[in-house]
Amino acid sequence: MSSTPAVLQATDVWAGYGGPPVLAGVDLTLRPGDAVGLVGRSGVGKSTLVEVLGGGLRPGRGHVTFAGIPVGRTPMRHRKAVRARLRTVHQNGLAGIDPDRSVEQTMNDAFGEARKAGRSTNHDVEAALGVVGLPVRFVTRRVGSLSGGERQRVAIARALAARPDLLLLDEPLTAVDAGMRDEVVADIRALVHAEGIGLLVASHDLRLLDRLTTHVHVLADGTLIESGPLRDVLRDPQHAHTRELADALPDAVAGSRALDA
Ligand SMILES: Nc1ncnc2c1ncn2[C@@H]1O[C@H](COP(=O)(O)OP(=O)(O)OP(=O)(O)O)[C@@H](O)[C@H]1O
Repeated sequence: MSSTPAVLQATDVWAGYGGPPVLAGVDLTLRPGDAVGLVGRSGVGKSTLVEVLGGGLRPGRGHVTFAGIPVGRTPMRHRKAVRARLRTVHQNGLAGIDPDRSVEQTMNDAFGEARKAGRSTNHDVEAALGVVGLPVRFVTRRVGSLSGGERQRVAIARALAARPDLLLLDEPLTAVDAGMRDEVVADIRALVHAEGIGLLVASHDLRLLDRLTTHVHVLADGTLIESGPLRDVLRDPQHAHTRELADALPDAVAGSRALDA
């Protein structure tokens, strides 16, 4: 077990929406530069966990701290600084982005916010868009006029602009076509490695997780039931829920061929 202090720590987190709890005692530790995946069946609570970790949903029980500061109960004066250091990109890519602002304005806003929060950024809109495979001609487009995949990529570029300590990605590239995805993933991966940005990626896309993360956690029945490098977890699943995920990708178990394709 590493002795590096945790950047994000979730302790006995319970959360839901008024009915039976979706999360029922999740413990999770992320250390600086970790690249971790979150997998599990549809509806198991991956997005809920991402929301709780990012401070968007308050747990009913337990707590989450980011750099020792309670997430979601951050005093107002620290909120901007935490927001710059801990970024979430939601599934639809639109949350928190004004559809009437242009891509350039959106990126400038992100750089401005990051600067105010004391982050050092290169304030290079073209380079920031390049990381997610968007050509510079997109700068004049209104965010609301973009396709789903383009919007997702702007949302990621905007989050990365702040050079956060930790980026939470919830199904980040679902709307991006498969041909483009590998290139975008490679560029994101190079940037997060170079800048030491930690990642937590919730996704059904095992190929994406294989490329972006070193470990995965499997979420089932409200808790993290097993963890390890993705290929090991798929090759030798310890729980029925994990076996189900592995069975959906039989080649991955037999030598990870599907992941290499
Ligand atoms: N705003 C909400 N109000 C009520 N129930 C919700 C809400 N959001 C999610 N849920 C329910 O909570 C459970 C977990 O949903 P969540 O979106 O976290 O799962 P998920 O693992 O991310 O699913 P998927 O893989 O399909 O995106 C589901 O049963 C869902 O219907």
